[in-house]
Amino acid sequence: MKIALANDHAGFALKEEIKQLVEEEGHEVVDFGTHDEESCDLPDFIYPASLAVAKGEVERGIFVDGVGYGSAMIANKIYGLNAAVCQDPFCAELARSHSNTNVLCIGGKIIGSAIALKTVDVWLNTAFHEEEKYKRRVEKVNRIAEKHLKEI
Ligand SMILES: O=P(O)(O)OC[C@H]1O[C@@H](O)[C@H](O)[C@@H]1O
Repeated sequence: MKIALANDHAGFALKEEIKQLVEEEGHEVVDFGTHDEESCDLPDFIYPASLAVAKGEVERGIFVDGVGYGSAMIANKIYGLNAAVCQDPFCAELARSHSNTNVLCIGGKIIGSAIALKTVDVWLNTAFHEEEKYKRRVEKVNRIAEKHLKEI
């Protein structure tokens, strides 16, 4: 897959580790930055990466900030994106198998890199369970987004 990575200063160190894992698993990374730990504003990096997911330029996104929710706030404002904050592999498994998320958000200050990398690995390698109830629920979420769609 082609995967967008994006982060702020607080997520930079973990993003670098995630980038290595994602590439080792054979995926192509598009890194939207930021590229160091100098203080910056999260939306300046997460929004362009989110647009790349929305436009289909990449298949999925993995966004890293200090705690994760900031990235999810941005991504979930954009039509076509369903982002989950996952800080453990169990959550990552359900975020794919039940919710078919196309964006994973992680907090670099919250979990250690071993759990973070396992979380990413599970999220990348878990398929959506095409069960009627899960499809119905995801479709209901997408219909809410459609109802409030102004532009892509
Ligand atoms: O390093 P500062 O700017 O204080 O805090 C930034 C982080 O704190 C939270 O808002 C976000 O997770 C963001 O990544």
